[in-house]
Amino acid sequence: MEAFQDHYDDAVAHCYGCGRNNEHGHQIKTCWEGEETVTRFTPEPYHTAIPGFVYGGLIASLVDCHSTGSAAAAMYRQQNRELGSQPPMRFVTGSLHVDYLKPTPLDGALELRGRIVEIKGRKVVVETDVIACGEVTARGRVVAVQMPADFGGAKAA
Ligand SMILES: CCCCCCCCCCCCCC(=O)SCCNC(=O)CCNC(=O)[C@H](O)C(C)(C)COP(=O)(O)OP(=O)(O)OC[C@H]1O[C@@H](n2cnc3c(N)ncnc32)[C@H](O)[C@@H]1OP(=O)(O)O
Repeated sequence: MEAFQDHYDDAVAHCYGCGRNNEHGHQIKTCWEGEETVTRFTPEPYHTAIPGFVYGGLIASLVDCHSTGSAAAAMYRQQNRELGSQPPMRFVTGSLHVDYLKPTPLDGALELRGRIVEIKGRKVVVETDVIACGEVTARGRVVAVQMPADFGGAKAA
């Protein structure tokens, strides 16, 4: 199944978390499953915090890019538009909050399941559960904002 990130233009496909053109990055892939957005990612042994447990910064990074991708997909869906149709809608992180509820075992794939809790103007709020070995170990809340054309002083491609 095609992921949201497969539709990112080459010009914005270098993100460390989600860019398919970043050979050093996580290259996450996110899809709809009904009303939820789902990313599955298997941490490597070097993604260790304390032996046996996943580094929290990795979890935050996964929540971040899972959520910005989910925000874009939600806005396309709300406007009844095909993913990747023009003009593109791209989202950046305005705010990233993660609650680490319990240690996340470094033992196979993590599943991130996101819910769109608000779409207002250029803003989409996404809440995400991080599930490891069948248990929710972290919960994220991201405010994603549609990227302005002059983002960072540069023209958005
Ligand atoms: C499917 C295909 C998709 C393609 C996607 C490709 C993407 C690839 C990229 C992947 C990237 C991967 C991820 C990365 O790593 S993205 C990199 C990390 N993020 C950044 O560098 C973003 C830097 N910040 C900015 O550029 C601006 O501050 C932004 C653009 C975020 C907002 O400044 P702007 O002047 O434009 O916005 P506004 O003031 O009109 O506010 C608009 C609404 O947003 C709300 N708000 C704003 N900030 C916050 C906040 N901190 N907390 C809570 N809410 C906040 C605000 O209250 C308002 O809502 P409301 O009050 O009306 O309700």
